[in-house]
Amino acid sequence: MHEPDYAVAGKTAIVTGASQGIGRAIAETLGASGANVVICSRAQERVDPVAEGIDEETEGAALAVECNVREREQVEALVDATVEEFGAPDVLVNNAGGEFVAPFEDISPNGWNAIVDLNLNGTVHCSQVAGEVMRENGGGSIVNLSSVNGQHAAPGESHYGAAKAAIIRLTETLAVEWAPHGIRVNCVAPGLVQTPGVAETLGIESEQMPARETVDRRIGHAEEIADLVQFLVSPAASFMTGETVTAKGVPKPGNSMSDGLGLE
Ligand SMILES: CCCCCCCCCCC/C=C/C(=O)SCCNC(=O)CCNC(=O)[C@H](O)C(C)(C)COP(=O)(O)OP(=O)(O)OC[C@H]1O[C@@H](n2cnc3c(N)ncnc32)[C@H](O)[C@@H]1OP(=O)(O)O
Ligand SMILES: NC(=O)C1=CN([C@@H]2O[C@H](COP(=O)(O)OP(=O)(O)OC[C@H]3O[C@@H](n4cnc5c(N)ncnc54)[C@H](OP(=O)(O)O)[C@@H]3O)[C@@H](O)[C@H]2O)C=CC1
Repeated sequence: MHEPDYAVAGKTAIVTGASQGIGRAIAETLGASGANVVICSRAQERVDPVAEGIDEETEGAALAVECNVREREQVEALVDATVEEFGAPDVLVNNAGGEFVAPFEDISPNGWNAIVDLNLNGTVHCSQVAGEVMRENGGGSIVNLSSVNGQHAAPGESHYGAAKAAIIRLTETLAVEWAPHGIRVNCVAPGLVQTPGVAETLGIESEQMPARETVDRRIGHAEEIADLVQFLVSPAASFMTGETVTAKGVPKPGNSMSDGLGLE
């Protein structure tokens, strides 16, 4: 009988932006499945406790590295540290991202650049640097974090939506270019997920529904995105590349759902 293979034990995985939220859940999930996980954020003191938890409570081992994904040299140091500690990365999860909500006319050039730099250019830096090692090593798997905002327009999200849409097309292009090197590249587009970043940015603290009446789905949990990422990097997804998988929950019965956010 065939059994699905979701195993990542013994694999080396880099997860960016893993001090909290979705990135932390991904790192902990892969660690719980026996992967060696290298996690980063902009502050060593924020990733250290996450790595300690993975080391102490899971089958996997963890290395915490301070790395701002907007800085190419820091990304190169992250990948060097990974190779030195665990060998070539098998998995890269480009999770680090963020935004502020503002009308297009209120976004300064620096504000625009900050969001594109973090979400899109950070993904580019990590994919180019880790991808080179993956190619030399014979393959790997990359998962990028986009958003429903990269698939559908929403007010206040011009910069973030543009960056997240570009990540979807980048995913498709790299999947084609790097298929001959044995590298699969996929993407996840979450709807609203309960994280510290969402609490800070959107003021949604818990399982409460967003105030907009038309957005009538429950808020997701970071672990629900982590499970999807584990599937995508596992052998069970060996026939998938270049795909963007949307995870945005189930609409409540009887709701008319048509709000331009792709939540219909
Ligand atoms: C209620 C309805 C809900 C419907 C939901 C449906 C769909 C689900 C959508 C889910 C959306 C979730 C998206 C997420 O990404 S969640 C995780 C988000 N986490 C964060 O965003 C973290 C919080 N944000 C930040 O830490 C920072 O904003 C960020 C890291 C993104 C940028 O930091 P940086 O240090 O680079 O930036 P600076 O503070 O130096 O500022 C740079 C320039 O940006 C301008 N700026 C900053 N904030 C604003 C603002 N609010 N409005 C306008 N401009 C802003 C700032 O002034 C700087 O520009 P200048 O130098 O020109 O002044
Ligand atoms: N939560 C949601 O509803 C949704 C989230 N997403 C996407 O999922 C990803 C994770 O979101 P979420 O968990 O909510 O975000 P959070 O804001 O909760 O966490 C963001 C993480 O990224 C790190 N980070 C931020 N900037 C950098 C940087 N320049 N370099 C390295 N690390 C950085 C933060 O660590 P530190 O501050 O310590 O540097 C933190 O660990 C993002 O790409 C986001 O756009 C997509 C759709 C919906």
